[in-house]
Amino acid sequence: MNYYELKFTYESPIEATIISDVLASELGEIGFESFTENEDGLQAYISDQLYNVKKLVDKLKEFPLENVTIHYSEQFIESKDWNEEWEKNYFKPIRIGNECIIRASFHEPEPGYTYNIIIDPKMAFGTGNHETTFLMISEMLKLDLEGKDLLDMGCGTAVLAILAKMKKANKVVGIDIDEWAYNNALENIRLNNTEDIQVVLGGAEQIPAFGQFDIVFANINRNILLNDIRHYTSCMKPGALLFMSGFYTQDIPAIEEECKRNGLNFISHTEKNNWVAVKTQKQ
Ligand SMILES: C[S@@+](CC[C@H](N)C(=O)[O-])C[C@H]1O[C@@H](n2cnc3c(N)ncnc32)[C@H](O)[C@@H]1O
Repeated sequence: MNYYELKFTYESPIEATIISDVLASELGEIGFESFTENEDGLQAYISDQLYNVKKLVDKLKEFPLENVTIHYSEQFIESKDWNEEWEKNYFKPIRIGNECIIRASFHEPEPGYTYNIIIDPKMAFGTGNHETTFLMISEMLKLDLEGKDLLDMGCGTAVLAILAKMKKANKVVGIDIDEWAYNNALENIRLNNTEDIQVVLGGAEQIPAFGQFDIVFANINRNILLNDIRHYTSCMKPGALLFMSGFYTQDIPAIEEECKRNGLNFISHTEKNNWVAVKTQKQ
């Protein structure tokens, strides 16, 4: 998949980090899926298929904070360039406590971790560099997955599915709508010798083919989650857990309301840099 990288800068008396948080949330609603904050503003990425200049201009016109002028520039990034850029500049080994390390095959092995995950970083998400992946991995590390059936929606690199298999989960299914992610998931599953993970290209319509699950992880974004929570709950056994991430603290009320509508109890949430992971349970 090709991407557009948009660089946003601001003229405003308000702190740039505050504007960036609000802007990222607004951009998430029109399909932007990954964000990097810096001192001057925000870099945001969107697939070329979803990029719509009119929607962007409308969003900026309706920006909810006053006294903010937003400037932006855009750059088209082909998948291949994006990957090389990512490999060279961004992907450093990620350590989650003393238990789990995520590294690329080009990093030196580091002994002493219970879970040693190798990811070939062909895409922005799922290396553990992003707060939401970090939060979801941290949640998964707390669970006893032995013999459990687990669904990883929006599996990306399949990092969560791979960790689930390493933690002795039984049936593990990863689903992703992006062909690039699907192929990368297959590659990473091979690299980690966790071949009995099933990976499927598609969205929530694919879920019913795989029966019922004890645990669902979905790290996507606010709007897709709001739309698909009902599909996730339909494949969950009574008492099953649903972990979701890919949204901000200010989105929690909307997510919680949709959970309630679908018979899910909110158990807890964790936060990192205003990103959130929530833990819910089917009644
Ligand atoms: C934030 S990444 C998460 C990747 C990985 N699970 C992680 O935790 O790092 C979100 C992934 O969801 C996928 N995605 C977006 N919309 C989707 C949908 N409707 N159904 C399934 N996957 C979707 C994207 O292609 C992307 O790979």
